[in-house]
Amino acid sequence: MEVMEDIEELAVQLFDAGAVRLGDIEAKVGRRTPIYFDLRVVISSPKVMVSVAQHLQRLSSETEHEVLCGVPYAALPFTVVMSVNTGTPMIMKRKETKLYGTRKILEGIYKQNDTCLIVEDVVTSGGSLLETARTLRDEGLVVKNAVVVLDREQGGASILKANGVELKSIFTMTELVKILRKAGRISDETAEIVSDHIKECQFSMDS
Ligand SMILES: O=C(O)c1cc(=O)[nH]c(=O)n1[C@@H]1O[C@H](COP(=O)(O)O)[C@@H](O)[C@H]1O
Repeated sequence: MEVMEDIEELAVQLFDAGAVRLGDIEAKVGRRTPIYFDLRVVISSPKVMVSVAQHLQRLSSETEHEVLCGVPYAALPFTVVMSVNTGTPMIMKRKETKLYGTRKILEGIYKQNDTCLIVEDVVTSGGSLLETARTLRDEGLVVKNAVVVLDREQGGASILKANGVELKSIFTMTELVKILRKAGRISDETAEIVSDHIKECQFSMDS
């Protein structure tokens, strides 16, 4: 396995791989953002994929867990690499329950009360991650921790904490923007626009 890139190198690699989109971009459920972190493109850059997975593994090694579950779909490739690298079994949540055959919502083998670590690409409100946590808990798994590539710092981490999920991230949006600015990948103006957006667009338990 290759040596783990440091955080700054990883941020620049992700930018250069096309994972950071700037402009007036439509995000989940119609909300708009001046910066969109698209980790789906990373499957086209295997070296970057390995680095992201290694950083997620570093965070995951701080938690006790028997299985991994990636939030569908963007986090699944990272979860597979982490599972193979660490020898930790993985389970997969379906977006919809199968209407034939096993009718399962979770694929893979697990036991009741197994502790499951959730892997996610980006947390904004925490909604997608929480939906996965609820399904896993409904199926008898214990969920206490999650690892994510980017915490956009829009309230998701607090909402997750209030729901019993501790979030660990490779980057916060503040850190990512600072690194990209220092590396000359984004302008001071863009950094300011992003910072204002994050402050203005916050989610809470009632939103
Ligand atoms: O829609 C987003 O907020 C979003 C922003 C971003 O920079 N990158 C990104 O991938 N997203 C999407 O938003 C999801 C997380 O939003 P929450 O469910 O609100 O936490 C991710 O799983 C993505 O589908």
